[in-house]
Amino acid sequence: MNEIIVTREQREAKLEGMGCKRKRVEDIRFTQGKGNYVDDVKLPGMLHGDFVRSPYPHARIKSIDKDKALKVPGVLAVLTAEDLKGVNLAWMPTLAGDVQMVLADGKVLFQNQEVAFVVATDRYAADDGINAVEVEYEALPVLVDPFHSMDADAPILREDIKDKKDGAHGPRKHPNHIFEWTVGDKDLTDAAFAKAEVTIKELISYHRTHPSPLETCQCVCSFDKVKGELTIWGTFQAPHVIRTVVALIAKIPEHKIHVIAPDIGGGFGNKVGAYPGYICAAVASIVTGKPVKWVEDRIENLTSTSFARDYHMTTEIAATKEGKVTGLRVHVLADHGAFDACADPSKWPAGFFNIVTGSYDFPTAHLAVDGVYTNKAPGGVAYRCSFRVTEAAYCIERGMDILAQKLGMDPAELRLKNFIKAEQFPYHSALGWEYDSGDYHTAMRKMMETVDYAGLRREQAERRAAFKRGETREIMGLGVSFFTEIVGAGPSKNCDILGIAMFDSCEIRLHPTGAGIARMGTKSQGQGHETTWAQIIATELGIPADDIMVEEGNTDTAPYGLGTYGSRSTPVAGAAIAMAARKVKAKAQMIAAYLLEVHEDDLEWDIDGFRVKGLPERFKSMKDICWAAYNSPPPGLEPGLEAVSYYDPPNMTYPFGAYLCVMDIDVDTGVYKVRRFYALDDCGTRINPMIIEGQVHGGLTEAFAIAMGQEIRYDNDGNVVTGSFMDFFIPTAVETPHWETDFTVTPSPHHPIGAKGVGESPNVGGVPAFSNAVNDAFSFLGSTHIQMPHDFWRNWQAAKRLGAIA
Ligand code: PCD
Ligand SMILES: [Cu+]
Repeated sequence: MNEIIVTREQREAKLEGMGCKRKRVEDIRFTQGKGNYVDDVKLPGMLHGDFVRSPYPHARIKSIDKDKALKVPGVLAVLTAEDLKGVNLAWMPTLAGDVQMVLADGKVLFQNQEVAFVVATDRYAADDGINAVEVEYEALPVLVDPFHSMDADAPILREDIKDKKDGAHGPRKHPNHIFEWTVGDKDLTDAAFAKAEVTIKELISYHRTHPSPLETCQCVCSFDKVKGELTIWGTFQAPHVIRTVVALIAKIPEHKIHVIAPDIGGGFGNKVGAYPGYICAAVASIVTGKPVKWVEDRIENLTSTSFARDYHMTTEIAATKEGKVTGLRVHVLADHGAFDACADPSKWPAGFFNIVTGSYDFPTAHLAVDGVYTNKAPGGVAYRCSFRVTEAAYCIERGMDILAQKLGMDPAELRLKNFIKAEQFPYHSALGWEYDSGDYHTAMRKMMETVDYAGLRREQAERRAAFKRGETREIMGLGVSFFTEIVGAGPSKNCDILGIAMFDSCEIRLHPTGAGIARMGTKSQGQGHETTWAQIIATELGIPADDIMVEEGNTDTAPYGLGTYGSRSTPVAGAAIAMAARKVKAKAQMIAAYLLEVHEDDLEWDIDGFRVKGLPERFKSMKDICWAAYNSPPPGLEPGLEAVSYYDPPNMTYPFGAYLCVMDIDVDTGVYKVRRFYALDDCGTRINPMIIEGQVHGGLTEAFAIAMGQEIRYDNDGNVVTGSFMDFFIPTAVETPHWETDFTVTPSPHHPIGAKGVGESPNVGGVPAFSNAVNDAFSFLGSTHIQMPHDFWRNWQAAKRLGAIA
């Protein structure tokens, strides 16, 4: 028995369990420069590989001459598609059911596409080798504008599949067409529009952007010829999936592949897919018998690995004069670039874009998405937006504002009028989702009260009058955004990647002294899993979070899991942790009953151990129980205390939030100032409020970047004009506004601890808040929709177009 008397509060505080602002344990190594990233992997005899890339966006390759390159000191090999054909690796499958060239096979389809892989003793020699490879190109007509991709005279990009009538998602209408995906009831929706009192229609585009994590994509591959084993250290958000993909395409038995994702410097979706660099480094290691490292530079990262968005959404809403929405019709033209390498669950060619009815009770809706090829980099990753949810949220949140403007109604009022009501959950949306829970009115009203929404509108009216009187050159905008996220992919009934159900896993093993380890199928890229996962276990098992080590990213030791993206870790793996902990706890209860010589049912859980009901002094702590599990297990019971859970979620979780942005724009310069930004998030049960706040700050900063300037832009000839940080907007502390955060708590009814994801929410809700603020500012000058990104130049142009500048 413990001699020191401690209060229940002290015992609970010692655990640092759920709800505690526990400091991030990983930061001890990160802040001291002791992180271990892929580039820190340095093996004896390690070689370096780098790519020859195409300056042309569309060209035939007439010849590749490697002779001069092979004479460069230090250069050991130059791989081309012809070499890869020998091992059947010139092309690789994509996550979206398409195939992608690993190295240019006969032609190139986007600028900076990988053409040859030079392997050398160091990075400098590799670079010299790249310059010495002679490639003869014959330029072909370039297709940049997706709206012309299906023209009769459009250049055919994918000659490999030009005669294929069917793609991975059904029939194709044109050689440059990838798929058409439709959801909802077309007839009912058309009928709603036919009898609508008010309708709006607008082309709302969400431009192409890029996750651009601090650390680029990279790997080290080391093939052991004697054992026939391949070890890959890489920046992988989903290490197990990478191992399975390598096993399938390289025909190496899966148990002889070791995938290790060490510390990762940000992922944001960029590190979900498989890239040519991984394949080439692996082949180069097999060929040379030496470890081979491949590290992207910034320009390569921005121009060739997965972009995000590039959705052109023709949006129509039908409503009554009073502002009740009666129908939603959306057509999306999705620009997928040269290959369909979208990272979405297999059955979802446009991700979860069918969440586009948002937070509103639409009686009927219809959605059609056409995916097309263009001469741009492939990809289409989430970038903090869980599978096209940010595109959907932007579409509906802009649409609702445009409708409010047409009706002469306040945008917040219009939303309140159409929200799904708290008593309607679980709610079946017109496009097929079952929203698990929500309380939108409460969140919206809390936002409106906190910021004094009515007061802000009054101020805006006064400022507009002053502008018209010529007393000020500043216009004021209020950007309202109310988003519903859908995270936690996902239930095996509808979510898989390459046929593998999207469950996730946790294995907990407690040691004799009462400490333990948790191994996970997820992989943190900065989210703080080592901190938060231990907090769940602390609360569930009464063991201090500090006594639990969380391990992720090594496929040899971790249970199979689908990885970290789409804010799925908390909804899926977070549930697996609780379930594994509960299995451990059930066994602990049997041991405690034996030690206390009572029946299991006579015990009750009390913070950090079991107590005999009615006899509070008869108590066994988890520490006592751990020791007994190895020292004196009950007769007939196996020693040890561990469990594993593979959790297949019954549904997604639906976080939501109410955001408001207050912005002032100087019409003469286009310069904007974000005066205030308020973000209320509801992610159900909160594990670590400090980490949540950090996640929200990060996501809002990215949303700010995207809405206000960040873009991957191509010129008419297919050249990337924003391929470096000289032109690609990354906000620093100077530009970034101050973030005010707030919350409500609506637990998920099906999640064992009630938690929903949060990492992506601020980006999903943030972008429409900024864009609506800009659009709201200009609306009184007669504008309905101004395209993102809203940089100074575009704001100035808008002001000029609207006659605000003489
Ligand atoms: N309720 C709750 C929720 C949550 N949480 C926390 O928070 C975090 C997050 O979570 P989530 O939401 O679940 O998510 P995850 O899965 O984990 O992650 C993912 C995400 O995450 C975010 N965030 C971040 N951060 C950092 N630092 N880094 C990074 O990279 C990143 N990324 C991004 C992204 S993009 Mo995608 O991939 O696009 O799809 S997706 C994503 C973690 O830690 C957790 O635990 C808490 O606490 N509570
Ligand atoms: Cu997305």
